[in-house]
Amino acid sequence: MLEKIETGTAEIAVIGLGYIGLPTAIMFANAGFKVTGYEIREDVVERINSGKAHIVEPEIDELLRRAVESGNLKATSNPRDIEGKDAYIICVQTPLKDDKTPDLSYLESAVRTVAGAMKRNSLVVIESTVPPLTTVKMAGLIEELTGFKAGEDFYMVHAPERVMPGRIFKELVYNSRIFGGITPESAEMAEKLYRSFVRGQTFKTSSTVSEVVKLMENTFRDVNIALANEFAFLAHQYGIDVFEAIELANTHPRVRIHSPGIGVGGHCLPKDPHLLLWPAREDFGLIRLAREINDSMPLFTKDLLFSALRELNVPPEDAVVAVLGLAYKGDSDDTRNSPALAFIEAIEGDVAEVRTYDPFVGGSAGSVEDALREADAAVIATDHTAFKSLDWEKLGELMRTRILIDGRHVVENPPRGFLFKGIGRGEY
Ligand SMILES: NC(=O)c1ccc[n+]([C@@H]2O[C@H](COP(=O)([O-])OP(=O)(O)OC[C@H]3O[C@@H](n4cnc5c(N)ncnc54)[C@H](O)[C@@H]3O)[C@@H](O)[C@H]2O)c1
Ligand SMILES: CC(=O)N[C@@H]1[C@@H](OP(=O)(O)OP(=O)(O)OC[C@H]2O[C@@H](n3ccc(=O)[nH]c3=O)[C@H](O)[C@@H]2O)O[C@H](CO)[C@@H](O)[C@@H]1O
Repeated sequence: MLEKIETGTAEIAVIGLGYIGLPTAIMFANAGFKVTGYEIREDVVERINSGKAHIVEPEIDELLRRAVESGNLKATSNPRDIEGKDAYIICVQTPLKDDKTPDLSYLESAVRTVAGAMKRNSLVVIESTVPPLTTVKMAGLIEELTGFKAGEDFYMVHAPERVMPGRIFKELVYNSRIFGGITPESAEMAEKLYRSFVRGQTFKTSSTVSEVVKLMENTFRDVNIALANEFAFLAHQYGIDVFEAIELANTHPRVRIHSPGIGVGGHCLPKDPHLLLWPAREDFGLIRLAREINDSMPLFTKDLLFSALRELNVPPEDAVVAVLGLAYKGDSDDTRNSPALAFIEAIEGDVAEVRTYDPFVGGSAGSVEDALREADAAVIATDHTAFKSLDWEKLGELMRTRILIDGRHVVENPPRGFLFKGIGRGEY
């Protein structure tokens, strides 16, 4: 196996070709390995085999084309095509159920597929973010299904993915990486394989430490954003601009306050704190409170909008509201857990009409202008780069009432002629 990795002849199967799996498959393919991408969505398989990506990410089209044209990357929905591979890399989604407990059904089903295809001495890597102790449990499931012994007959590793959408192809190369093996040999094997394209530092540990590290990273960010949101809430009561205060506080050498906003979305931050807590018997409550604060921000944005409508005597039930941005963050097409959607859900029954526009996702309007025509309020819900250069004084001419609510600190200076309110931007 080691020799196959070192000579680039190891055959790799990547399970799940989404935001993480597809870029990972591309990296291995362009590093010279034969990669088979196994994906249950046939439309995705077809697109990838024709050299076209189904997700938005800088550089992906060119890098995917190279991987497919070289013959190194093939996608399939047929589990027989991944039989007998040397390494299996599982990148399926690990969302929450409605009751906020982890839905590990995609992972389990992927592990079952791998167990049905692998051979003795295969390396199985879980890249998906999982609750603590999951990798050990999945190794047990593979043992049950194959009769192989984990650590002796196959290698098993948790190798969390830490890339930031929008910078995936740079971070895949330069981020440091953690390989949590159920045995030291497992971690070593995965490290060798990933060294084919990783230039960052690499660390080896146990699978449970690695699972916790990944979850701590995103929980740290979520809790810090909640703190920033709490500061924004206070700033409204003191009538100051929280962004000015944060900028000044961040000149302290040991302070780095995050940015408040309409909420925390995406596939990761809203669920990873729950994954971290799930197997624990008890916790102090800080992490849960942070989640509640961040989840309440779309409602806080609704309060800002409704107080503005009241100020200008527009009855909410007559109001036409244009929401700019549906994606969970700037320049992304991903709407998973997007606070923009939570905001829309919160206002929908209370206003006359909600129009939406997003340059990456689409929406009910085809342009910013179409969304704003005869509208009473514009609400910026996503920090897309294109929204930063909008000429509000000109756009205001299209609107029936000029209310602008900035949920993402996109507008630096309140435009003239508007009633402007932003999260953390003074009184409301
Ligand atoms: N998106 C991110 O920014 C990011 C960053 C770091 C880590 N992660 C973690 O990586 C994992 C994957 O996230 P993602 O955003 O790529 O998800 P995704 O939904 O974009 O991709 C998962 C893909 O797996 C496919 N799939 C599901 N079950 C399958 C099965 N049994 N067999 C084959 N294919 C299957 C789905 O159809 C989908 O295309 C998650 O655990 C996530 O927490 C995500
Ligand atoms: C620890 C860390 O860095 N993890 C990253 C994170 O990446 P992400 O794509 O989820 O992006 P974020 O930037 O974290 O944004 C999430 C949401 O929070 C809002 N936000 C953000 C900053 C802020 O100060 N105030 C905010 O309100 C933002 O608008 C958006 O809705 O998880 C990935 C998956 O595990 C990781 O791989 C990746 O490293």
